[in-house]
Amino acid sequence: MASIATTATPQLAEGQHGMMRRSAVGEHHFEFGGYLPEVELAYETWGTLDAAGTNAVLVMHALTGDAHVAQGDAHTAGWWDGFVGPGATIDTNKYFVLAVNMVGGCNGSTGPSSLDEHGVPYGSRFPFVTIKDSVRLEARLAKQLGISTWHAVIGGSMGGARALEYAVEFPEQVKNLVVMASCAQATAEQIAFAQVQTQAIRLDPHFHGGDYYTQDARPDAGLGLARRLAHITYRSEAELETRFGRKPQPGEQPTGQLDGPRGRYQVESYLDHQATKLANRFDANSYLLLTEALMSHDVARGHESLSAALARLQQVNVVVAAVSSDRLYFPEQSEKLAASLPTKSPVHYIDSPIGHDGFLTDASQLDSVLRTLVFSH
Ligand SMILES: CC(=O)SCCNC(=O)CCNC(=O)[C@H](O)C(C)(C)COP(=O)(O)OP(=O)(O)OC[C@H]1O[C@@H](n2cnc3c(N)ncnc32)[C@H](O)[C@@H]1OP(=O)(O)O
Ligand SMILES: N[C@@H](CCO)C(=O)O
Repeated sequence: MASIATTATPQLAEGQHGMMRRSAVGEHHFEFGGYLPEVELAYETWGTLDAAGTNAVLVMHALTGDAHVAQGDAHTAGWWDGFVGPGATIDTNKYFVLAVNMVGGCNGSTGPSSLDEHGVPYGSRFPFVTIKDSVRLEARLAKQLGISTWHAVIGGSMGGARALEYAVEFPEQVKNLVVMASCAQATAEQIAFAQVQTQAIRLDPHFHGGDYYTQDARPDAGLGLARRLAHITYRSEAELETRFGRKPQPGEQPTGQLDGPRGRYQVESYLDHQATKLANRFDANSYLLLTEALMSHDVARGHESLSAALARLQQVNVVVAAVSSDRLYFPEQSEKLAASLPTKSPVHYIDSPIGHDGFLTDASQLDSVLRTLVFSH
């Protein structure tokens, strides 16, 4: 990871586009209890904030994403390169873009692998995190950076949940909201898929109740199992079938004795690869915390009802988008969200066979819609 500059009062220095910085945003009492005396948020920016502070765009990452949305000066690929950048849909020649690593994460912001004031990793002592905690802390960072109004807040998947929550929590600060491949409240099935993932981590013998940082081994097997299941939900049945079908992994024979080694089908090898890749870049406690944050996602919490919560968006221009083949955040959930909004706008579709991950691979399909409805000036 690139070295990180920490500042108590962030400076928006020129020539640091897409470079990680970190800022202390103060103490935090978490929504469901627990307290941290100091939270630091890692963030990256692109473009220049105009004198009136009216061109700011907040981009929210999904579950295992981070603040590195676009390449910028870091010269390492961003997860929304092509969608965010000079001349792109979110044009960093015109807009000032901010992305923040969510609290509880493992990419620069305070999370369970961070050290407490005694130099000990928080581990199991890290508070339960919610999407509301995420946006309340991010709003503090925005204030430090001198941003009082967002031209747009945008995100997909958990990023969509964060974007929606931000607008419901601070409607007076948000002009345009874009919610992609997401929903207003985690559904029973989303909670169910997530529960299997959290169990896979907790049941790993190397988990040690979350206090594994001083041990020789980490719960990578559990994290990998969690990622395998999650990744299946991120891709469509049709994509897996077309891409892998029943083909064996080259050089392997996917049959054998119950107690003996056997080769793999290609799709198994693919899932193994996704599991190893995630275990190499992500902390199991952060995965657990952020997954449970998403399980708890409910914009109605703290309001009389869902419609009361969404009624707060009366003055916000909301764009809802779905991936046609999404089997985790079904298009019907986006339709339901759009129909529940005060403005009752239509859902815009990313037409992709890939499934949920289409919000990452095919976001540019929303280019003309977003240039017309959100980024027209
Ligand atoms: C916004 C966010 O919050 S998320 C941040 C970015 N997200 C991630 O990084 C999540 C993990 N990655 C992904 O979900 C996906 O890679 C995406 C969505 C980013 C891109 O999807 P795609 O381009 O369709 O790539 P796909 O998921 O199919 O994976 C390709 C990988 O599988 C590997 N692969 C393909 N077939 C096989 C196989 N039979 N055996 C082993 N590995 C295989 C490829 O070699 C490639 O490896 P690499 O990623 O190390 O280069
Ligand atoms: N691939 C994405 C999907 C979750 O929405 C991620 O890992 O964050």
